[in-house]
Amino acid sequence: MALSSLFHPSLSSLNPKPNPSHPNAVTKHRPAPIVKCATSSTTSSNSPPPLSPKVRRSADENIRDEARRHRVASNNFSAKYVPFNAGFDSTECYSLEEIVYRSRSGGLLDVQHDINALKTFDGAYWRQLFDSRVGKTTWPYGSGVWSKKEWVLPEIDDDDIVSAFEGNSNLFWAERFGKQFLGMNDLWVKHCGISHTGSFKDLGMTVLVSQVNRLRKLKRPVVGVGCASTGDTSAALSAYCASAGIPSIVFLPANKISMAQLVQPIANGAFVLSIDTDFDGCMKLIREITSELPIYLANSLNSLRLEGQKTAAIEILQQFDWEVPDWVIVPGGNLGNIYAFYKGFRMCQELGLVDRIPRLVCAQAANANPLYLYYKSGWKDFNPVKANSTFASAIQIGDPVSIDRAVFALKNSDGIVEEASEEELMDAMAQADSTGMFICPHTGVALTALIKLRKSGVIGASDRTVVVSTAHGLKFTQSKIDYHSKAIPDMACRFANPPVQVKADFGSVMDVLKNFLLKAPKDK
Ligand SMILES: N[C@@H](CCOP(=O)(O)O)C(=O)O
Repeated sequence: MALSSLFHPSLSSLNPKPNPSHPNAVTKHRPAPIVKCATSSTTSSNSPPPLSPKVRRSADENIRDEARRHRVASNNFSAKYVPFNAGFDSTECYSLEEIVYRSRSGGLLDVQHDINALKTFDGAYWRQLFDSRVGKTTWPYGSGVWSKKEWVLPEIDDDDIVSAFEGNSNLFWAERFGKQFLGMNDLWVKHCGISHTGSFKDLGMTVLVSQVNRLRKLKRPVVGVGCASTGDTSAALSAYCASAGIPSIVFLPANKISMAQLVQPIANGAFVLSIDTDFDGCMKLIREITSELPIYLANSLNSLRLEGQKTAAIEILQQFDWEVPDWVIVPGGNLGNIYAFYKGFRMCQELGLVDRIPRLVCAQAANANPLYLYYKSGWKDFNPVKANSTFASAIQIGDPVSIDRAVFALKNSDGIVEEASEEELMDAMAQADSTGMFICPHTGVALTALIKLRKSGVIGASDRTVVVSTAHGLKFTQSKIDYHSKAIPDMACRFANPPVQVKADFGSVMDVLKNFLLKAPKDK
């Protein structure tokens, strides 16, 4: 059957690009005794599906059933683990159905897609396919991650997917912040925190937990899923596991995450360990534990996560009608996300959806800045640091797991690393909030990087710039309260806006209001 006949009529006009030399080629894994890199043995539903049902489904059918009914034959898209930076044809490779986090030499792994199979279709085809799925309730494409399923986890059965229709997050035009503080008119904030559990971690966790769901159905020895966390990863893990009925175990550094973040896994029924150490200590422990017990590791050391996270980059391009921004600024802690953005952009370039990629900036808190120090040394000397306490608590990490991935992403995108002091990040957060946002301190770190790069002229006034906001500001209300109460030692809190205490009588209220109105900015 011609591939084009498998597609929805609206897409069949876009003919697949013939690629005779690599007709959906899958390289076979050779060396024993590791594992076979075989593609999934299932009858997966990875062909682009019918986009939306024409008739309302019957009352006894849910959206999973409906997707099953519309299932069509499979394409040969596939992906596998290879050592980081080794390429799809690497002789060391592992099926995604294996439980493996590290290469034979102990290095990082990467999920590599069969790009030649994906190249069977041209950029216009992929753009139209992805655009056609936005904002629907069709299972699983209502998710901003699974709407790009062929590029994420092509072989998983739709039935195994655990999704909260994450992604499709707001790309906010930061008009007033851009104009008032930076003289910019093309500044955007990608609000990844406007998501199911309030952070970008949902994007990766839907992929990881879906794969675990599949492994458990295949009777693989996975009794639960565990992570170390500074708050957002644990929230996402526990929510997705709860939704699939899978036990989750989270290792949290005691007293180092916000209340809102702590209550998330508790409410979702995770087994929560509050450990008297920092994130790096928790990470070390979870790595040791997951090598002893049948607990699947959910940290981004596990490269599956990044497959979901990379879709935020694709989404940005999509939201700009496939025009490429000049700069994308990402806060960095464990450093998986900067690579995920790079990977998403690079795939779009490689598969012909766009012709270039943006320059990437990774922004770190000065109190937890190992990447920044490495960058400043001219990439000569990487040393983990002891991460000090920072309001940007989710990136309080001194020994980032994905350091090699981050360096690769930055070197290949003409990238830059910047840092933000506590005062700078808190001021930037308050300034952004005063223009109608409600951002997290990590986004304050990214905005500080932008402010510095604008001041030095590296980022131009008319450069289209996207700042990635990683979590919802409502998770970090205590830091905002401290700032606006001017209760932070050694910080001027220049943009604090504390409430005015006033007596409950008309005259007193009138007095403070008159005073306020005299000082209020007049209409332009
Ligand atoms: N900031 C993270 C720290 C864990 O990093 P990950 O890359 O493994 O998710 C968190 O929110 O826990």
